[in-house]
Amino acid sequence: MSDLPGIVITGASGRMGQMLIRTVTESDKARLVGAVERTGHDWIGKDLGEAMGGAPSGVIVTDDPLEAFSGAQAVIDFTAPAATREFAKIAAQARLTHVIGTTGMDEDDIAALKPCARHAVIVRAGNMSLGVNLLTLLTKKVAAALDADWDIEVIEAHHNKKVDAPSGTALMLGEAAAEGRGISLAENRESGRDGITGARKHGAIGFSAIRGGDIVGEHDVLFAGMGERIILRHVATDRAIFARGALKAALWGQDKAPGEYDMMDVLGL
Ligand SMILES: NC(=O)C1=CN([C@@H]2O[C@H](COP(=O)(O)OP(=O)(O)OC[C@H]3O[C@@H](n4cnc5c(N)ncnc54)[C@H](O)[C@@H]3O)[C@@H](O)[C@H]2O)C=CC1
Ligand SMILES: O=C(O)C1=N[C@H](C(=O)O)C[C@H](O)C1
Repeated sequence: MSDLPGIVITGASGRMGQMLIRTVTESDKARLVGAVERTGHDWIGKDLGEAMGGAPSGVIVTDDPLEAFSGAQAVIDFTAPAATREFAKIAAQARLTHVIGTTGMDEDDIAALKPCARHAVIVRAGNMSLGVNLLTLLTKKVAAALDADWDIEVIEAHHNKKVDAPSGTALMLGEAAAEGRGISLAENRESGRDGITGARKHGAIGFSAIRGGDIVGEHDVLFAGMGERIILRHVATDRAIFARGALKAALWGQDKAPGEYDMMDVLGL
């Protein structure tokens, strides 16, 4: 029996779920021990490898997270806010590392993680890639160097199946810009402009979302001044960047004390 950390993937059939399964299966640092899907999904009860169109894997897809999490060391969860809240309670009971990639979580959803983090290591980030986490640092630095006469706009583009806007990454970048400028994002956020909106509020941080085709994820932070513009950009072309980051977070969490962490902690940035 291997002593590599055992990992469960929730939302196994999803775009990220399948990428995570391939990443964990190919890793020599972890083993895949469980796969969870929602009740009623046609993968439930099937062998995961066969459900993905390949050879049998020995892992049966379940809709019972309690069963799947027992005996695992970490769960990697890229699903939906309501599901992630439920998984957080079960991961806390099982004392697992819970890596949360799910975006679109509101204040209540995030507050609900707090009691769970007394028992589990929770690593949550709107983007698990190295590139975006570095871009976050750069955004904070540039925002700190410029005054409020420079308008800040975060522009993001994603595939046509994405259900939340602005993206989790756009919000991370907006928070970094607000921190750099020393203001609150909640009080200065401007998004969804349509119609006679009036002039842009001085000092606002704006968000725009494009949805189309199979775009993996693109983010620009625009600093628009008088007579010049600075654009910081990240372009994701492969979901493997998020899966690699999530696996790194799951392994990093193995010897950490319970609490809430993010990818900056994992990457040491
Ligand atoms: N933090 C990051 O680096 C990244 C975050 N994401 C986020 O991850 C989430 C998922 O994205 P995709 O894979 O593109 O979506 P998707 O729709 O392809 O997959 C979500 C999966 O979760 C499953 N699911 C929903 N409720 C469930 C439940 N109660 N129990 C078990 N499974 C359940 C669905 O059946 C589906 O298979 C989104 O919130 C997205 O924004 C996506 C990419 C990177
Ligand atoms: O839904 C997606 O696809 C993505 N979601 C994350 C987000 O909301 O920022 C990360 C990435 O951009 C892909």
